[in-house]
Amino acid sequence: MEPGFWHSKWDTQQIGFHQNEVNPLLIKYWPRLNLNNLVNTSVFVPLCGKTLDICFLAELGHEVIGCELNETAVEHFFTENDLSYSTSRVGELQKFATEQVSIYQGDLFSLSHEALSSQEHRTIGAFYDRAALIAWPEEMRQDYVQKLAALIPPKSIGLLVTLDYPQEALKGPPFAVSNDWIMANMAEFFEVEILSCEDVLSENPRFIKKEVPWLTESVYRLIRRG
Ligand SMILES: C[S@@+](CC[C@H](N)C(=O)[O-])C[C@H]1O[C@@H](n2cnc3c(N)ncnc32)[C@H](O)[C@@H]1O
Repeated sequence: MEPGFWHSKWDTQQIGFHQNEVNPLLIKYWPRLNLNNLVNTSVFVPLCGKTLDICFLAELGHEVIGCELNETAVEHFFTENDLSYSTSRVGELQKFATEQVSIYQGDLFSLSHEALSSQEHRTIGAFYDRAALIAWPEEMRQDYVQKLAALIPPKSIGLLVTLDYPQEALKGPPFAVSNDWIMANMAEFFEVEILSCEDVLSENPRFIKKEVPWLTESVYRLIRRG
């Protein structure tokens, strides 16, 4: 989506995607990524919003590096979690940082690999995408995948959470992303393994109200090739 779409969602607090608890799929599947050797690396969280999932990852000992377009979202993340932060300019983005969490505020496409690999951060060894891939309409999704792949080092291990449903039944976001789309468009950059695929229609009133006939949520383990 265009930046204006997301800014207006944050301005009017229409943020139905935000969860007031840590995502249960992160709690369940993160330990299954076997990241034991990677606790001292950082985790990249693209399109992070103000998700509490950042806090969960930080509490595991990771440094967490997010990227979020909207300044209010970033400020709210830090103030709502009682974290005092410093700010600095990094190219076209603004960096909000505590010792363990940094969020680059601005357009992901303006974030550079150099910023993420600077000595201010531990090396990125993992990444987490919940409601980021599915936030892009199909015509922008491939660019996002390429940008994500360019930002993280080879061998980084990631958890990806997607939704799939008949796209004609509902206007995104979230957009439907099928297993076929993932295999056709992500396998060039990532080794892809599906960890689960569950029917989640009954938990999503917006989809029921719009009479979407089915809705599945999938979890993938990705490894950046190279
Ligand atoms: C569907 S929300 C998901 C937020 C978060 N991952 C979560 O689980 O709550 C997508 C977020 O991506 C942000 N966003 C959209 N386009 C972006 C871009 N080009 N660069 C960085 N962030 C972007 C939006 O402001 C929004 O907060």
